[in-house]
Amino acid sequence: MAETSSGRKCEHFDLKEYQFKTNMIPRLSVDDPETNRRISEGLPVIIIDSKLVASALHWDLEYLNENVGDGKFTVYKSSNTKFKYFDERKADDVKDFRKPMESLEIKFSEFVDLIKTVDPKKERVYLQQSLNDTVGKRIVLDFLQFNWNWVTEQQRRNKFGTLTSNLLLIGMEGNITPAHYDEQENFFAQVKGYKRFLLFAPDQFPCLYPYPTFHPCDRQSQVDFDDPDYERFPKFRDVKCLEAVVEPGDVLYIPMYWWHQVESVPNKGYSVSVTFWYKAAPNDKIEYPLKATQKVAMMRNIEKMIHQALNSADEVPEFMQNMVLGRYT
Ligand SMILES: CC1(C)c2ccccc2-c2ccc(C[C@@H](CC(=O)O)C(=O)C(=O)O)cc21
Ligand SMILES: [Zn+2]
Repeated sequence: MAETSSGRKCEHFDLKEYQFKTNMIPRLSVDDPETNRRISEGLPVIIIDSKLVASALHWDLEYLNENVGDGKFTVYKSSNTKFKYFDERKADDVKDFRKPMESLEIKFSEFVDLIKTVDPKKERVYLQQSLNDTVGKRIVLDFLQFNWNWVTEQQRRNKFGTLTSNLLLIGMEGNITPAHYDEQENFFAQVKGYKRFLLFAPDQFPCLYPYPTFHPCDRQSQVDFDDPDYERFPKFRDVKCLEAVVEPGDVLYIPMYWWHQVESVPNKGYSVSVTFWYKAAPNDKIEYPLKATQKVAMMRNIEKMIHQALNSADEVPEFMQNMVLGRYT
């Protein structure tokens, strides 16, 4: 195992090459002032020694199966590596929309059987479940021993809103969550396995061509990273990307509105992660020029307003084009 300059054992991951170049996301100590500076500026950073989920590093399938209780868990099934999020409630607005994946509500033991028996070339599974009070008491104890002091101090000093959820994620190696952005601040804690993140700043919005806000895949990029359609999405060529591989114990800060694509690194086994999602900081005074995040929020609101006012999805494209053609383009 080679050593890198930072003394980190340089694992040889088999990572896909993409057409765009990437820079590395810094891996910093929780005590490094640069860490808090980046978080306060809404810049991604990997915190390597936060101990945020140190009490969960033993969470493997066996332990979880033993202790997680017999509640039902949401498990997504996909016939390929991609687990593309979609909002079913918006599906009737878009004709011939095909669900990119199915979801099951099953017991953890059934999930363990699935993850061990499915043929990854034919079918893949991804458990995504918010940690709630149905879990067994040993999981509750582990959860209570998360480093709440650190993460709550971050919430306070960065004026994040309330903690909305802790999602437990268990995915097969090779599973990919395609590029999307979320409207919440996220401390992403890696418990087991390795995940490769591709991150894109909110100002890369023009290069990532999100679906319309009223589309079930709202917030997701329309670009297929494995086979980009440069005719439809020419600016994707110029996209600027930050990347990193998180290992057990790492915490990646994913600032709100930052695009991310996530892959459980192939050949490194299944991955277990826990997310800490916080509502956005309440908007204090508006400062000019507006930040990229504020412009994305504005575009979303205007798009939703136009869709609502026209009361039709089909009329939105023409309306938008009439607004700008020959005048702003
Ligand atoms: C793909 C999946 C299982 C899913 C299906 C249907 C609805 C929601 C979601 C959802 C939400 C979050 C994640 C975790 C992470 C991506 C990753 O780690 O793979 C991520 O994007 C984040 O932490 O913000 C993963 C999923
Ligand atoms: Zn996300």
